[in-house]
Amino acid sequence: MSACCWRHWWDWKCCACSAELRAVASVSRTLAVVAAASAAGAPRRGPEQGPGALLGAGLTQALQDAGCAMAGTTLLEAQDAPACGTPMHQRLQACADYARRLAERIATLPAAHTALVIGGDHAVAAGSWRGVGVRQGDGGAPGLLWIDAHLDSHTDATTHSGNIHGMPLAALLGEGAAALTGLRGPALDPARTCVLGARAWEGEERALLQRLGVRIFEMAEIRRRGLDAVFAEALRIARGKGGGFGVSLDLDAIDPQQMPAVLCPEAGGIDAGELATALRTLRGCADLRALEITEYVPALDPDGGCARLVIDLACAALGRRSG
Ligand SMILES: NC(=[NH2+])NCCC[C@H](N)C(=O)O
Repeated sequence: MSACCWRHWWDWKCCACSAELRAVASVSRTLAVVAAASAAGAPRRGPEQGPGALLGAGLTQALQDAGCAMAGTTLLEAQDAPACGTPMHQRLQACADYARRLAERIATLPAAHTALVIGGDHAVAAGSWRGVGVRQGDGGAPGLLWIDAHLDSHTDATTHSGNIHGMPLAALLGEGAAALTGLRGPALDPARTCVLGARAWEGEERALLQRLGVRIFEMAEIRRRGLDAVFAEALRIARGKGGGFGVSLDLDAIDPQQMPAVLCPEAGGIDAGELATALRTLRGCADLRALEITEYVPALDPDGGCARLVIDLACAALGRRSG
């Protein structure tokens, strides 16, 4: 899509390609918001404050203004999250306990609702997508588009940092410690899983994804081909032949000059406006089961600019009209 479309992505009538935008009928969504207020997988406190801050900044009102019906908001707080320095197996167990509660909660949401999971650090994803899989019943695991600067595909045996938020994608694919992989619900199908925006990883996690056959769209490829083309291909992989899919967005995928309020910023990321345009294609996807947005740290966002950007991205993905 042209640069014009990004500058006016909220405006249906702005430019030549508005016809293309109009051609995609927006799905009418009822959203169930799940506030996954956990930082148990992170090296520092901060992301557990994310859902409260985003709700306080007007997330649900903005989604309603953008045409979504709201089914309600569930707050899931971490109970007795271990301190950052405690041994890895204790943090792993705490993340697994939290992921189990989150999965159970998501599994009970009505099938017709689209879940909006707000983290929290990205380790919460180890529960979210199992829960979506359980909710799908016979449909099996959802396809998953993982938008992230990192691969988050370490196991407890390969991690360099010991931080559990570097492991959830491996766990969802069935790799790593039993505490995280053994949750109820189907493991992801690698053929319907892809990573978009990657630019920082350790060799072992990349080797794992390559062995499993997970497609990785690195930043270099996004720069070469453009986000629209890459996003469209990633969406085709995640959607497969049907059966439901989801998007898990770690905000550190976005360039830190635009989104500094994250735990692990990595230079050279996705342009926020281009991402909003790409996410807007999700409006036409009736098979989108859930959107997850993680790792927002309000303490690093004193003027609230990043919160507004997150809200804009959620509305771009889930809304029906300009909010
Ligand atoms: N969810 C995240 N911010 N993950 C970053 C992970 C960074 C690094 N690969 C690690 O395992 O520690």
